[in-house]
Amino acid sequence: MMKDEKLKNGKLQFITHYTERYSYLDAAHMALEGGCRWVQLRMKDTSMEDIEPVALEMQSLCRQYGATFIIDDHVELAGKLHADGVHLGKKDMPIADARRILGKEYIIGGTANTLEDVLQHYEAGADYIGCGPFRYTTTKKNLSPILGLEGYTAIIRRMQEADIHLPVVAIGGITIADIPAVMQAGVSGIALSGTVLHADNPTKEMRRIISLMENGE
Ligand SMILES: Cc1ncc(COP(=O)(O)OP(=O)(O)O)c(N)n1
Ligand SMILES: Cc1ncsc1CCOP(=O)(O)O
Ligand SMILES: [Mg+2]
Repeated sequence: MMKDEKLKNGKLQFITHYTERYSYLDAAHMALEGGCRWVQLRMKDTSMEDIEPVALEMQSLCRQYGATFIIDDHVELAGKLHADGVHLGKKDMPIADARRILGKEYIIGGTANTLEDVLQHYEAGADYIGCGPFRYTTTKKNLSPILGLEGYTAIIRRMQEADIHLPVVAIGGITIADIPAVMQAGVSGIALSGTVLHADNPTKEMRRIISLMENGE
């Protein structure tokens, strides 16, 4: 798959998170089985040696489903495994450095909480923005200020005024009930973790979410 095609999978992104119920691989498998075609392996507080075998298996799983596979934080590992890309936040390697290391074929996403973050990532060569948090969530520590619908509306409007075209994916505490309004605010996609992992049946929940995003029901 070429980079443009891989990016098209990004309208609904599943972000892994540690749970006692499911392994990282099982969780990714359920999301893929439910129809998601973008998985980000996010394993916090884990050494590279422990992330690598999980990443290898998850990459192979994603390939079987034709899904895009992104690694959170670890540029070196993404390059070593030839993952589809990497997601980087404020405390991670600067996007321009990652671009120099990985080259133009890799997808690089950057975290934004403000328009200034978006502009910085745009200039540094990011392919998409993970923008949040939408609301409070326990999935991430040290959250940036909550954006709510108004935050997205304002950022998207100011991006349009500045003629900046970059996919913006909303993240943070989003549930299925929020999706219509968040999409209505003008974002290009949604990233989810907890709402899928905490559902009684994550595969079915993912199917429900995809159906809502594709058919509005
Ligand atoms: C799609 C997406 N958006 C934002 C983030 C957060 O990245 P970061 O700010 O580096 O925080 P951690 O995820 O590393 O805790 C993300 N991972 N994905
Ligand atoms: C990684 C990340 N970055 C901002 S909020 C968040 C967590 C998203 O997970 P959830 O959908 O469970 O709130
Ligand atoms: Mg990070």
